[in-house]
Amino acid sequence: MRIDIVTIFPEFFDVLDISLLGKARQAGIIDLGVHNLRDATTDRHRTVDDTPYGGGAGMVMKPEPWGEILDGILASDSEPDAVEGDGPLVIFPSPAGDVFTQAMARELSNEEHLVFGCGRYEGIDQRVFDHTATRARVRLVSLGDYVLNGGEVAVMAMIEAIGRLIPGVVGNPHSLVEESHEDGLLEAPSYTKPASWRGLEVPPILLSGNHGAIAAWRREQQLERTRRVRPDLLQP
Ligand SMILES: Nc1cc(-c2ccc3cc[nH]c3c2)n[nH]1
Repeated sequence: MRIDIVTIFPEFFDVLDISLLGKARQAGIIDLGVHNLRDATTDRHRTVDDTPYGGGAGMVMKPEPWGEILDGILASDSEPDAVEGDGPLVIFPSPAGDVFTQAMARELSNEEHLVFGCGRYEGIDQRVFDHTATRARVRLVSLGDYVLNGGEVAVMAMIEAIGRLIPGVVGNPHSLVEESHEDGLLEAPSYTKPASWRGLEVPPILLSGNHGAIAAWRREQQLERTRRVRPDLLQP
C-alpha cells in the first residue's frame, strides 16, 4: 500500500518510522510519503490560510496550495505503469465525516493508494474537496464526536488501525481476530502470570485446560461486557 499524507506539520508523522509501521515500511509492505503543504505555496511567507468569505472567526486553508500538492500526488497514479485498481482514495478527517470504525479500517486496508489531507485552522476551502472529487474518490472521515485542532491525530489513528490489518504488518495474524470490534463485540478480559496477585485470582476456568469451556466462557464475557459498556453494538 502507498500512503501519502499532506500536512503543515510533517514532523508529526516522524513516529511512523518506528514500531510495526516502521518495520512494514522497511519491508516494503507500506510505502509512505509525507508532504509539507507549505512547500506548495508561492509567497515568501509560505501562506496556507486566509480569512473566511462571509466573515466569521478563525482562518480557512487556501485552495491553491492544496491543488498544487494534490496535483503532484495524484499525477503519480496516472503513470502508464500505475497498477490497475480504483485509483487513489483521498481521505480528509472532518467532524462532518463518516465515523471511522473497525469495519471501515478493514475496508480501507484493501486500498492500493490512500492519500490523507490534514486540515488545520477552521478547515479547508470546500472547493478543494469538490475539485479533488473530479479526479479521485474522496471521503470525509470523523474519528468521533469531539473536536480536534486538526487532522493529524485522526490520520495517525487511522493509519495505525488500517496498517495493522495489512498482511505481513502484524506478526501473528490470529491476534487480529480476538480483538474488540473485530467480531462486533468487545473483547473478553485478559490475564497472565502470576495466577494470584495482590489477593486477586485468575478465573479458574482459564487454568482448566478445557479449551471448549474456555472459549465458551470468553464468549459469554464478551457478550456481558458488550451489553454493559456498548449495548449499541448489539443493535441489529
Ligand atoms: N473527528 C474529528 C475530526 C476533527 C478535525 C479534523 C480536521 C480539522 C481541521 C481543523 N480542525 C479539525 C478537526 N475533529 N474531530
